[in-house]
Amino acid sequence: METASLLIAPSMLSADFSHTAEEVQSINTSNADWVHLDVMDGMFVPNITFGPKFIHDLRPHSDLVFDVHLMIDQPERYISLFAESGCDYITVHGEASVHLHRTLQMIKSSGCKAGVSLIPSTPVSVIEPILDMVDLMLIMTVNPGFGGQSLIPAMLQKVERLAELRDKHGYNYLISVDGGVNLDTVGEIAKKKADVAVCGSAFFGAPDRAAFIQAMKERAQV
Ligand SMILES: O=C(CO)[C@H](O)[C@H](O)COP(=O)(O)O
Ligand SMILES: [Co+2]
Repeated sequence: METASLLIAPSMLSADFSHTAEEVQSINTSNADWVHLDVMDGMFVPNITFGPKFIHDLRPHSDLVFDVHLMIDQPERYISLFAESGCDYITVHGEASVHLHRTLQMIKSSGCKAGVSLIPSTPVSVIEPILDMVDLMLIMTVNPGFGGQSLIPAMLQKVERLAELRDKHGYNYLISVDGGVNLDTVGEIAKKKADVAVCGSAFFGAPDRAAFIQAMKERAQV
């Protein structure tokens, strides 16, 4: 499955947390496509952000897809809480959930779409046996935990591989790229047949966020 154009998902990680409603409103009005929400537990990654109440409280402020990226150990403990908070996609790390197949079943049973993310050192091959049940593959192009890092170019080979596997087997997942996405890297990401590009620091640091999204979409035309 392929989408017509690259979807852009600004990450609230780089927003000003003292004005979260206004920040998500700036995503709504920028012509961006999804809202990416990075949940960090201080264990799986060396940083702490927010939990399901934050997402629940933001939910009324946007009609966009809520793309929730759980960077937490044993995410199966919290699937129902996040599903109730208003997530559309719940993405867990393959490295954080021992019984990943069961965790994806839990996400789907909760009514959400099920995503899997891989850190840079994890190969695509570990997820191949269960790709048929994945709705979103989130490829980390930085080591997770912080915004504002540089994209690791070798990670785009994983995007290519996932696109090949999707074509070969008729899988239905979207492919998302997360980390170091900006005006300089978005063209290469689109060429590798990604469907979604997560963008934190470049979006929130742009002087004109709507103009930034327009420029990203133009550069993604390949
Ligand atoms: O998952 C993440 C970090 O772990 C973020 O989604 C990602 O880093 C976005 O930030 P930036 O676009 O600034 O790289
Ligand atoms: Co993320």
